[in-house]
Amino acid sequence: MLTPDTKADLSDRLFSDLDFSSGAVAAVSGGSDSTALLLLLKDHLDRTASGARLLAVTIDHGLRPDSSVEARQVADFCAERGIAHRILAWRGDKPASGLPAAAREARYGLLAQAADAEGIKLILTGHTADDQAETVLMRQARDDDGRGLAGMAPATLHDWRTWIVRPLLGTRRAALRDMLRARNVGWIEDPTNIDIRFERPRVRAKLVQGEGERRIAEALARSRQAAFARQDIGRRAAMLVDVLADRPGPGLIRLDRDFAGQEDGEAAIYALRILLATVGGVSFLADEARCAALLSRLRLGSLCATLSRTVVDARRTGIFLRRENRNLPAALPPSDNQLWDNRRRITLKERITLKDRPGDLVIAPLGFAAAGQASLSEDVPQSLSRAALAVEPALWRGGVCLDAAGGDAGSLAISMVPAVAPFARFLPSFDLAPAAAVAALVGAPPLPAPPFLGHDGGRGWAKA
Ligand SMILES: Nc1ncnc2c1ncn2[C@@H]1O[C@H](COP(=O)(O)OP(=O)(O)OP(=O)(O)O)[C@@H](O)[C@H]1O
Repeated sequence: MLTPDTKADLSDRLFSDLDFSSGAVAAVSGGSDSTALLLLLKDHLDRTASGARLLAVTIDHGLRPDSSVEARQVADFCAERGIAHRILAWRGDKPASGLPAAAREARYGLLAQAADAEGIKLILTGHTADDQAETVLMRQARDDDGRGLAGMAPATLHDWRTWIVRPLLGTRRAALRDMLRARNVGWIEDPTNIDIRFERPRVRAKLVQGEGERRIAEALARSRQAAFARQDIGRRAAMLVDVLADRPGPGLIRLDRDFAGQEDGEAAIYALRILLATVGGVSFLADEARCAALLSRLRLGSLCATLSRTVVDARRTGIFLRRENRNLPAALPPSDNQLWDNRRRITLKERITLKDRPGDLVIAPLGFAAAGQASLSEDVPQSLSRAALAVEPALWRGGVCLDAAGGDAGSLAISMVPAVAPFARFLPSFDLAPAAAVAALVGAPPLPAPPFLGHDGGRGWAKA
C-alpha cells in the first residue's frame, strides 16, 4: 500500500520531467489505469504547478450500450474533485473489421481536438507496463523487422503538433489498483477487456496464468532493447540523410552516389525505407528486403526502378527520387488538416470561411503541361525536374492554376506544406532523429519541442 509520502514520490517520478506550460489533457476512460493517472497527475499539479490547466477528456465510442452512462460517471468523479472534464462522442461510420484500430484512431483525433480547442499541446494516457508487455507479445507474432518490438513509445507526436505522453508505461497495473483501493476509489471494468474475440484480451488472459510474470518481464526487457536499437539506427540513418541527401527542386530528392556504397549499409537501408515512403506518400516504411536488394543494385551503377510509389532514377550525377505518376489523388476541394496524397498537409487558415471558398477551387496535381512552363533549376536534368514537379499539388480554379509550387495561395490562405508520410499522423519518439532529418530535407515544418523538460531540441532526443 502507498503511504502519503511514497504517493508524492511516485507522482513526482512520473511527471516531474514533463512540460506542463500549455496545460495537459488527461485521457480518462474511467478504467483503473486512467483513473489512477488522473489522481496522480492532479496530486502532482496541485503540489508543484497549481496554475497549470488540467482537462480530463472521455471519449464516448458509442460501441456499448453503457458507454454514455460511464462517461457521465467520469464527469461526476471529476466534478467532485474540481477537475474540468469534457465528453466527446465518436460519430460516423464504425467499420465491421479492424474496429479496435479505427476506435483508437478516432479517439486520438478527438483527444487532439479537445486539446487544440484549449491551446493545450500535451495529452496523457494511462498505458501501463502491462499494456506494453501485451503490445510487444502481440507484435512478436507478426513483426518482420523488429521495429515493432519496441512497443509503445513514451511519447508520440500526433499530427505533427500534439504530444501524447504515457507516463505510466513503467508502472504495473497492480500497483495502480493498490493505490486506488487505498484511497477508496473504484473504477469501471470494461467488458471488452475480457472479450476474447479480440486479440489483446486473449494475450492478457494468458498472462495471468502460470508463467505470466516471467513472460511479462521478458517482453519488457525485449522492448527496452528494441527501443534502443531503433533509436540507434534512426540516428545513423538521420546522419546519412543530413550529409548525403538534398532537394534540388520541388518533389525531387537527390542522394549522393556515395549513399549506395555506405559502410553502414544497415543505416543506408533504413534511410532508404523512410525516404521512399516519404517521397511516395506511403504511411509505412518501404519493404526492408526490397530496399536491401535495391541498394545492392545501386552500387552497380545506373538504374530506374519503382518502389513504394517512388521512382528511383540512378544516374552518374546522383540517385534521384520522385513520386511516380500513377494513382495520384483526383481533384478535390481543399479541407482543413487533410493529408493530400500523404505528402502535403493542407491547412485552411482562420480567415477562410465557407463564403470565401468557392466550390470550384480544387487541389490537383500540377500536371506535365503546367510543369513544362515553369522555370526550373539548371542544376539537374530538366526532364527529371519536370516529372517531379508535375506530380506536386497545385490549386486550381476553373482550369486555371493559382499556385504552382504548392505553397501559400496568397489571399486564399490555404497552406500545403510537405509532410513526412510515415510519421505524419503518429510519430513515436523512437523515430525523432530520422523524422527531423527527413522533415528538413523535404521542407516540412520543424518538429515542435518535445514535451520533456531539458530536451535537446528534438534531434536524437530519447527519454531514458
Ligand atoms: N474512452 C476513452 N476515453 C478517454 N481515454 C481513453 C478511452 N479509452 C482509452 N483511453 C486512454 O487510452 C489508455 C489505454 O486504453 P485502454 O483501452 O488500454 O484502457 P482501458 O482499459 O479503456 O482503461 P484504463 O487504461 O483506464 O484501465 C487509457 O488508459 C486512457 O488513457
